Amino acid sequence: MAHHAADPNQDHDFEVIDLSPFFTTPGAAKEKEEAIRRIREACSDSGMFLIVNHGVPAEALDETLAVAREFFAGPDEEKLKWSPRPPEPGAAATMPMEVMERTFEYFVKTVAPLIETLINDALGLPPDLLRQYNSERQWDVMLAYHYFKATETKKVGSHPHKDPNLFTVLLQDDVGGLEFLRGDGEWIPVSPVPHSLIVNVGDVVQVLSNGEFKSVAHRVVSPREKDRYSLAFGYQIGGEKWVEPFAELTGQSSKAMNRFQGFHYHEFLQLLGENYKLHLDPNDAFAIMDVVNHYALPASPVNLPAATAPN
Ligand SMILES: O=C(O)CCC(=O)C(=O)O
Ligand SMILES: [Fe+2]
Repeated sequence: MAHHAADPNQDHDFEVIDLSPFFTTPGAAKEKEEAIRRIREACSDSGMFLIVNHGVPAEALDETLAVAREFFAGPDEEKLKWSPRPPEPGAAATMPMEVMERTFEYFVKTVAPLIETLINDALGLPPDLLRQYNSERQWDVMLAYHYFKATETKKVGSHPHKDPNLFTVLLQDDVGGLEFLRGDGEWIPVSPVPHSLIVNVGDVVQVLSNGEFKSVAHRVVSPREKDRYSLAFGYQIGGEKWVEPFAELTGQSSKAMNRFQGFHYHEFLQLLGENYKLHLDPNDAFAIMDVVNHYALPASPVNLPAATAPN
């Protein structure tokens, strides 16, 4: 098979995981085990990895980006209808087109449940624990982005941030520009890998795993040559959900090993929102925010200013 011809990791500073073994029935036990081992390594180091042969057909990904380009080239009134904010570099819009709905279906029904299972297994949790924990999901988010090309004097992109959810699945086009913070503190550009998807581990997984898996810091630095288009699918948990390290990972009886105190997910999102408002230009939705550290227990540093709204 073509995708087994070369080590997909050879030319990259990040893991590219071939998920085809998980779509073949049955067997491929060795390949599956190896993929899970590499996911564990990537999640423990930076919280980021790429996937290929992930179940979303290449044509669907191409079509999605084509529709996004077309949408953003259209009239502002049309964009405003779907935009939570006025069109601007990096502004988000959702698109109700059929293509987007089909892509969303692939993410919700195929990709995300598989990633959820793989993260579960990479953490060594009992089979299906994460899926059961996350059985009350109410909504997921899919955003399409258009980043104008940077100019000599104006940088374009998004500030470093971490995603608050379980994980995000990203589709970036062949322009590139995404960067992630590797475990050694280096910003690593994610060079485009055709028809791959990028998995960013979010804050919820970091807390559930008691810090074993990292919520990855990432940013977008748009190149000068071309506009960039991307699609982000955020896999959520229910707002009422209580988030704290899984007892299966910290010892059943005591919370002494917990590196994070528990919180309700909606509370966490609210804190995130308040901190955006407090520390940021309201037009700028991204900033260096490490809200999850607010919940870190004293053994780890707490470096987030308290989110008390000014009068
Ligand atoms: O455009 C991208 O590739 C990144 C978007 C992102 O980080 C996000 O939506 O959280
Ligand atoms: Fe993000």
